Amino acid sequence: MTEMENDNVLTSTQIVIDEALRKLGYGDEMVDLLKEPMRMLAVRFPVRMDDGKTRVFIGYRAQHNDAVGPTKGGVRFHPGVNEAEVKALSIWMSLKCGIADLPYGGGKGGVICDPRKMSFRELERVSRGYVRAISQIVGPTKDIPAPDVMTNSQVMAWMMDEYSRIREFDAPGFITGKPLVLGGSHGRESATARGVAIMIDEAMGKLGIPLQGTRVVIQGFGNAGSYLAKFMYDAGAKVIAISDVHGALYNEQGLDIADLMDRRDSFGTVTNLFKSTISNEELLALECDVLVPAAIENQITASNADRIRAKIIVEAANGPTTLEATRIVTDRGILLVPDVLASAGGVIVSYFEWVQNNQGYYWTEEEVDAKLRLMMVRGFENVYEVHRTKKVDMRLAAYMVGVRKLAEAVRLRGWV
Ligand SMILES: NC(=O)C1=CN([C@@H]2O[C@H](COP(=O)(O)OP(=O)(O)OC[C@H]3O[C@@H](n4cnc5c(N)ncnc54)[C@H](O)[C@@H]3O)[C@@H](O)[C@H]2O)C=CC1
Ligand SMILES: O=C(O)CCC(=O)C(=O)O
Repeated sequence: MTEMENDNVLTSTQIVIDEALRKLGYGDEMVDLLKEPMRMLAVRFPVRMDDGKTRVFIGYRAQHNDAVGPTKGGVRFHPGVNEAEVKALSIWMSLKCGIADLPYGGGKGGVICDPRKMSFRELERVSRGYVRAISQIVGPTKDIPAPDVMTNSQVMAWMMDEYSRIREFDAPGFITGKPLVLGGSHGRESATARGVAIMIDEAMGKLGIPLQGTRVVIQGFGNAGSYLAKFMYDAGAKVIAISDVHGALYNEQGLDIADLMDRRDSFGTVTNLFKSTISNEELLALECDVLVPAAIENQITASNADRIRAKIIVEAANGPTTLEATRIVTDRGILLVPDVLASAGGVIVSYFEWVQNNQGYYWTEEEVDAKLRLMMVRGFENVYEVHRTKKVDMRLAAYMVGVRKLAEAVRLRGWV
């Protein structure tokens, strides 16, 4: 990151939202409404820790806009959670829902905490405490949470149970990403990665490169990154490098993904088991066909964008590339599939889970996968078409496609 570069994910999102809305013909009032969430709740809640002491946690829930329908999006447990990040993440959720044409607006939540330093029971109490703190503004027809960084199906199960107790009815549609036995959907756990794999396939198709033998580099080996590595390996691609928060593993002949999946922990950590590692910075600069940032924000910046040696960047993570880096890699002819398109698979299958909960009728994994593919491919085609015909970069094209249904709904409701 250079000194001049903007690493505030909210302000950089606002720059692109502004540009997208103006290109679609909207003026100041629409920009003013959609550049921030319509609602942002900050909460402090006490949790009794295992040592008997009480610790106060800070959490957030942002609801970007509900003109299209209830808001939807994950909950992040991470020490770096902050207000601006949660706001930006909620705007990105609106864009994902718009691109996939889901009947939702965007929402997102977070708690400042580090689950790696908490016991199982402490994690449960934080999950339940957060739901109690935000319970007035969430619900199956208001705002539907889901997993994100360092939250998983067990956390969703506790949250669903807590909400059901508060409301005094069984409410599986309150949250998605639940375990199967509690009304979860087939395919949700690997949905983000499945969607990214479909995007890689589409992007490679545009460049006329076959997937077989393709060299793939993945930053992050958690929910998104590890399943993606598996899908790429199964499809005949060569995953030559993966990483986690501690470092990266690299083998030009291809890594043994099944073995790494077996050995990673529940936080997506595995490289600490190996002696010979490279840094995340070195991983990003490896020569490859496809580079997938699948960890955290602001990884590809003006400081390293010149060193990227991939043909395609597919953003599984939210916000991994800064605006300046987007310009640099686009100018260098690298095809970038932006986060709000590439990582929409998670919320798409979450939508399927919510639909199944609402109708009480459950689909097979094959049905889920087939419907997911249709939506992801349609999203890609729509974004690529705007990129091609309007001669804008893929990120701006995705924002234009993502925000147009929302802006239209706001206008038709007479809000602006
Ligand atoms: N889980 C989901 O359904 C979805 C996740 N995403 C995004 O994908 C990204 C990853 O999410 P998950 O896989 O769910 O999280 P996770 O918590 O399961 O895994 C995160 C991975 O990133 C690594 N990591 C963390 N900090 C790092 C750093 N500074 N440098 C390198 N690696 C680092 C961790 O060690 C871990 O391997 C996030 O940006 C998330 O918002 C997007 C859509 C849906
Ligand atoms: O599954 C969902 O509802 C939301 C997933 C999410 O948080 C994301 O796409 O960033």
